[in-house]
Amino acid sequence: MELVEKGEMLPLMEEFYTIQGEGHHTGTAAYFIRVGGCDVGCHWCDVKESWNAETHPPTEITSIVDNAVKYANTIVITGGEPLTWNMDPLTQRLKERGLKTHIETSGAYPLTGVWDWICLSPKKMKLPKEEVYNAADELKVIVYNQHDFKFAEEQAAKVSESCELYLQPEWSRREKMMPEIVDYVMTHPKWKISLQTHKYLNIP
Ligand SMILES: C[S@@+](CC[C@H](N)C(=O)[O-])C[C@H]1O[C@@H](n2cnc3c(N)ncnc32)[C@H](O)[C@@H]1O
Ligand SMILES: Nc1nc2[nH]cc(C(=O)O)c2c(=O)[nH]1
Ligand code: SF4
Ligand SMILES: [Mg+2]
Repeated sequence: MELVEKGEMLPLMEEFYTIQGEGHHTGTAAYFIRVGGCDVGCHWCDVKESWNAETHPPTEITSIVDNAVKYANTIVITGGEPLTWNMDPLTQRLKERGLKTHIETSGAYPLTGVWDWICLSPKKMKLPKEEVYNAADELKVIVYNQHDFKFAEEQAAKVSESCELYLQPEWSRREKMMPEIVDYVMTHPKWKISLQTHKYLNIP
């Protein structure tokens, strides 16, 4: 549909008001907009229901923005992979209403949108675009096994000097990998630990 191509409508999976559970802004109240559609294919993805955009109704961004303003100053756009779509119209509208725009992205598609904060979580199967590395405010690498430490260092070499670096355990592997992550951060202190705190709190 043409309006979806322009980013005037987006396949909306869900919207919810919660606490940012991960990364730099952990603990901050935020309104989450989860946009459907992702073809990156992480086998451990915790929102596989988001992947098929066709199962999520094309929704007018004006109605998304009208909902968002009621809840919080900080809006987190996630998915699915939000950069599948043109994020310019949605983020411009959110900025016009005085809201902070944050994105959770794999960086696998061209960077669109006006962002106050970019969380880049790179994936081996579809590496980030150069412009997303350059613009990232935080790099959040998911650690599933030992190989991911090497991947994390390769990715850290591609982001800016000021980009914050986080290692986040893959949820199902957290018991196995946490001791290794703790050890890694103590020996490589440019990294910090990010946990999916919302899952411990049983909130969305
Ligand atoms: C579901 S993704 C959506 C945004 C975007 N597609 C991405 O991957 O960054 C949101 C965040 O959750 C992380 N994530 C997804 N599944 C996870 C899991 N099983 N354990 C830990 N983090 C996970 C992703 O790496 C990403 O940082
Ligand atoms: N509370 C909470 N924090 C989050 N941070 C990133 C999330 C995401 O799925 O993108 C997420 C999420 O799904 N819930
Ligand atoms: S890129 Fe994000 S939404 Fe897509 S499969 Fe991976 S974790 Fe899931
Ligand atoms: Mg999540």
